[in-house]
Amino acid sequence: MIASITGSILAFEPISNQLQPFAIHNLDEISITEMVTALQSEYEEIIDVSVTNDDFVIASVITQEGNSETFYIHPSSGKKVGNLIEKEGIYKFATNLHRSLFLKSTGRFIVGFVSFLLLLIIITGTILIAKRQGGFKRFFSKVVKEDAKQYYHIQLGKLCWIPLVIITLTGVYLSLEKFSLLPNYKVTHQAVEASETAKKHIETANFSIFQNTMLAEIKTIEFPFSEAPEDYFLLELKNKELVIHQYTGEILSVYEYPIVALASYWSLLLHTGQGSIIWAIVLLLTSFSILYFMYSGFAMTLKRTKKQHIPKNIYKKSTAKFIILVGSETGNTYRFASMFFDALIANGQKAFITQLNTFETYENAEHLIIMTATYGEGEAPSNAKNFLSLLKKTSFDQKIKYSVVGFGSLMYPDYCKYAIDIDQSLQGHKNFEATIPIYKINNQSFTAFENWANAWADYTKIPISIKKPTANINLKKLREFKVIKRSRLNIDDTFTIHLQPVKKQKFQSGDLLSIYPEKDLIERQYSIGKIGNEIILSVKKHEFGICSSYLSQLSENDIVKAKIKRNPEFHFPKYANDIIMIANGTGIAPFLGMINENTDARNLYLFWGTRTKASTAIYKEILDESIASDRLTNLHISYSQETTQKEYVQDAIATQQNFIAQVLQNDGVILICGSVAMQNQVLHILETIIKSKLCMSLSDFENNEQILMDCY
Ligand SMILES: Cc1cc2nc3c(=O)[nH]c(=O)nc-3n(C[C@H](O)[C@H](O)[C@H](O)COP(=O)(O)O)c2cc1C
Repeated sequence: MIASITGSILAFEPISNQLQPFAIHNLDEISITEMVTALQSEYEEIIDVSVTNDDFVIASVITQEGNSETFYIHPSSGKKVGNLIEKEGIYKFATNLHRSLFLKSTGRFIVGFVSFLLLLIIITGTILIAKRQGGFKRFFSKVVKEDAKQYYHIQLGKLCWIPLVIITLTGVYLSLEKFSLLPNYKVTHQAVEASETAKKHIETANFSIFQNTMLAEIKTIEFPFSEAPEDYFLLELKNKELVIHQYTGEILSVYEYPIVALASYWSLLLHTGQGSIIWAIVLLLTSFSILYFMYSGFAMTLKRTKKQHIPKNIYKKSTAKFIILVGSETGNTYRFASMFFDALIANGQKAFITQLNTFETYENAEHLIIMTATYGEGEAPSNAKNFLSLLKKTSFDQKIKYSVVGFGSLMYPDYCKYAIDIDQSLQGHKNFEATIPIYKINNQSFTAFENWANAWADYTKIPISIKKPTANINLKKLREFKVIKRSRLNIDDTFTIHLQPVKKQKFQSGDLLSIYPEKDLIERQYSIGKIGNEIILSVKKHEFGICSSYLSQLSENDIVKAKIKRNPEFHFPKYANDIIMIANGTGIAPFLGMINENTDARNLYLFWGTRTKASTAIYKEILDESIASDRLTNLHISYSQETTQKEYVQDAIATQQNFIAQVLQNDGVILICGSVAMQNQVLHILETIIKSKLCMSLSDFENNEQILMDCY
């Protein structure tokens, strides 16, 4: 943290230096000859000239008045442009802290070592991202956003990858150099005969080496100490050092710097940003990003360790009747497995819980309950990888009943694949017999888990009751929203509700409203449409839905406590000229608001799928007004339950191949909101269109943010 904070401060130094009037920005156009000529006309004698990494030219001269002075000059005129500036106090302080923590060699060692550790973290982080994305080839493909901190940790990691590697590598290199751990080298020049060459005396300004070398290439040039021919010009370039005869301009000796010296030079430039404002800004942003990595990394680890808490076993594995085996990468599945374990114990059952990788013989087991997540591309979590091979090796004397619960996410193509693999292996095993069919749970849905537990309890006749997790929310942080109006229930049990924040709040269509009904305080999110200063939500009332029932009973002026979550990945595109919105069911809500944002007459098309013509009633007024005001260019509604024209929204998209391809090609944007099932079907069709018409892949447009989604 110290290194990145001080690093951020130090990044300002080259930026401010480059902005100083002494910095010469066209060093690559001024030759040594031009400079030497100018200096010779201005001063009595020149001792040396050096060009700093920040493009300052410093000359040590004897003035016409006979004074010895050192100052910044302009190399074209030779004139003094300023006195040498001293490094500012803040930079001196930050440099010391950054390099050695004010602990001299010990501090230098710590900083160097930490830089090395950061390099290791970058390497392992890269491997983890590749593993997560399903291989190095997919390193830059779109990241599925499950958790904001994790998402930005990865995105920022990809963005800052190159500067991070450079900062750490050069940091390590500079430390090694300070501890003299790099190969040594000594600049040596061969002794040269100078006597006969002294005869062909030419003007310094006419030396071809001086005419052909620009100041951007040099570090220093030392002028001959006396007029004796054995005193030379010593020219230090970035890659070599030259000894030059002071009368003939002949190069008498060349010393090419070894790789170690060049690497030191470049390490310093790359690590400090000297000489380049752009690189210094990149370093500044990267230093900030390291602070974010620390914060998000810590937060994720903390969250994970909290979740990975596994209950203590009371019974031995050999005596337990119920064996719960868990496969989890980030701990969520443990949470569910623990709830189930607690419920069994509370019911007086002998249960034993462990990881899938420790699978073995269980002498008294009658029931096996397997709960596992899926990772990578349909692979096992790391604590479950060995299960299938262990299953083949392990032998049992008894028959065991089993149930498999898969935890996964519909956002991945291989939904709950590892649970399916396990289920298939158990099906073919003579010692195992299924209780209830494999159960798949999307996005850690508690309701789905409760349904499975109830089904399992019904089958086994063990009346367990799962304790709901207590909500982890700070009720004080919730804001008040007043109900402005609520529609009646539509034919398909959907309704709209208009809310207004009691206190001023910033929000936009596409953001999410998190509601926590008092009954269970579990978060439910609804996509927001913004009309004026009102929030419009579209809700489907489920028979036993706690939140949807609660919302459906609200009346005008009632107060709802909720929290707005910004969702910038699903806002109305700022620049696109053609925008296609695709929704089914209540997914129309954010689009009702976005239509209002189309004030500059861009082409806006809405494809919406609903059940029947009667389902449109509650939206009719808003949709009619949108068309009348020209904010919505075209509306296509697909009815899935009308006998005359049965069509799903994805069918409508499939008939518009040329149109879709054209919109994408013209940098248009497609927004999708509604059920995950619809999303998958639409994406499948879009992929076909993109492949056949544009010879590109879906992910190109996803990465380009031309396809935006918010499905549930
Ligand atoms: C990198 C990564 C890859 C995933 N791959 C899949 C997958 O292929 N199929 C799937 O159904 N779920 C996939 N998921 C979702 C997880 O299985 C799901 O979030 C699960 O509930 C996590 O449980 P855990 O916290 O116990 O590991 C993936 C999640 C991540 C972070």
